[in-house]
Amino acid sequence: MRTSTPMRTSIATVSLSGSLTEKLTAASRAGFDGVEIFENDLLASPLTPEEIRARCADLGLSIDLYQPMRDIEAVPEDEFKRNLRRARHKFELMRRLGADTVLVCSSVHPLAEDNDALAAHHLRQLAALAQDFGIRVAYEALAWGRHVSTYDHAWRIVEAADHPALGTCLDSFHILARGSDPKGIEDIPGEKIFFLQLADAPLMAMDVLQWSRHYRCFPGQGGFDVAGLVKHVFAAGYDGPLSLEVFNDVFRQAEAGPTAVDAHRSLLVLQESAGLAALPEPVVPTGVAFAELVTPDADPVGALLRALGFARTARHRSKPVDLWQQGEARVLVNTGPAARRDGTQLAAIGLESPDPAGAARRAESLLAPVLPRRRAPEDVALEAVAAPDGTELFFCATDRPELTSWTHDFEPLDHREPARHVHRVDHLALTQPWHQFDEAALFHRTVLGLSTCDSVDVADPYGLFRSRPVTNADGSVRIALSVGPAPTDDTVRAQHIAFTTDDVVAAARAFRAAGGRLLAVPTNYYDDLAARFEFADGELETYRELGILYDRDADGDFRHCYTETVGRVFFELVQRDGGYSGYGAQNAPVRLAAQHVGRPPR
Ligand SMILES: O=C(O)c1ccc(O)c(O)c1
Ligand SMILES: [Mg+2]
Repeated sequence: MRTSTPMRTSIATVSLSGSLTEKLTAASRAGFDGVEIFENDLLASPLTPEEIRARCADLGLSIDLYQPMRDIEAVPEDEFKRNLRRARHKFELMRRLGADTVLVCSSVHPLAEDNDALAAHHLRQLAALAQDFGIRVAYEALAWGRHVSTYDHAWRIVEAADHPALGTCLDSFHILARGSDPKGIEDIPGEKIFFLQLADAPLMAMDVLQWSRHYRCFPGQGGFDVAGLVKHVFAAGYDGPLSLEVFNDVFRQAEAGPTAVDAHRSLLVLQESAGLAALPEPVVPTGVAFAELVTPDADPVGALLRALGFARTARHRSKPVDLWQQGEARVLVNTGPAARRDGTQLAAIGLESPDPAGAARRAESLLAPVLPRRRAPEDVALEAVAAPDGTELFFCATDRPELTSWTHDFEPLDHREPARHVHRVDHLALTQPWHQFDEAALFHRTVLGLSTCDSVDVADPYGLFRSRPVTNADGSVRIALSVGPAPTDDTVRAQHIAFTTDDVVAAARAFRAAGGRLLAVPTNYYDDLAARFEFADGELETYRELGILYDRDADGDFRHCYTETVGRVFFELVQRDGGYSGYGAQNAPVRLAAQHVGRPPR
């Protein structure tokens, strides 16, 4: 493992939104060492090349690449003459910028010839000119290049051109999108790999140019084995930067600062996966200690919890926070100042951790904002970090004598015994801000050490949701991340807490008897259930009466129902039997539609 010299990291300006200045600032703050300057970002900037150079220097960024130069090689001779003239201009510009490597992507010119000897001859002339300027040319195969579309083909041409100022640029997207075997990279001498660009992408069957220009994402967020490719590149002897080049419609709109942090985190994890760097080990959470709701008015949430069988068992010593408990399920209800700002929402999650300090070290090494260990001077010190959506994550050691427990901040109340319908939190469902879904999945997987499941599409009457659960191995921590298709406001960004019960019918009846109202589910849904499954006599009628939804997979069955919503939050009762491991995705469209009933029309 190569841990002595940390790898240099870089990011193409095209990967971030905003003006060139905003992009550079974001890249520097997130910890990148360098940037690739995308030509359009320079053309659109009011700064002179000298000012850009000075700005980068002030920000501690090197300019690792200037790009792209297009349609250079294998074109008709008069065209090539003009290309050399154009190149001379760009090399002069690069001298002013202080950039010493230029990317040339394989030609898509309609008149380009399928002639490797001519391509090599042209690139050799270009490299000779570049050399006069102290510049190196890195030739990259675009996956949709007219005649050169694979990395090995680009390398053969570079090898034939045989010029010291000419090498190749490897771009993981082009290589993996074409399905090329990256093992062959090891046949390229390391010193001839002038640059390495990294991007992942979700696996999709679509035109490769559209795929590249709109759907690239940061390593670890898509379906490619980017770490595997990187291993081959370093085995070949490459020693340049790891540089992200991500064209993505969401990142183009999202704020540059958080995107750059997400980007840098992806490179840290990539280095870990490729064996190029060591990070503190992930500490996988072993359960949910609590979920904390903030609310301006404790009554509606309290009424729901009481009807669900919870009892208010303790109160925070110094703050307006109540602990509601039933079995191992614990909900904190906080009516402090945040609630007046944010309304009712899930603000924090306590995760049981075998090593809270280790979990925080891991999180910090992956750029998670670390929260103050004490929220107030009199509180016990707890390790906590913020997730990308702002949810506070506390690493807890509940009732473990050797460690401080969050429960020490709470004073027991004289209370009624809780009921025994609910045992623990089954899952937490958090709708993410529209531009943070991929970041959230990467964060929960790499920072918390949870496993990501496949994402599923769920139809809502007013749009399509994507949902992606993350879990630990035994299912004692399950977080369902979801996102709407478009910028979603907070009324749509619902959150919920699902509680495990052994008998959802009894729990639902008790909830109703205590005055709770369950979400009403349309009769059509039950007619469909009757067609799909066989039920015991009266069973379906019970579900219909209570609004219980049903699903079954190869391993077991799933029965669940929903309370009404307070602010952004509602509760779910969940009965899992056998090894059912899903979340009733099949039922989600019906549930989402039912939740719109009674809301003001949109
Ligand atoms: O989409 C493009 O044209 C394009 C340009 C430059 C690159 O390095 C690249 O990978 C793609
Ligand atoms: Mg590229």
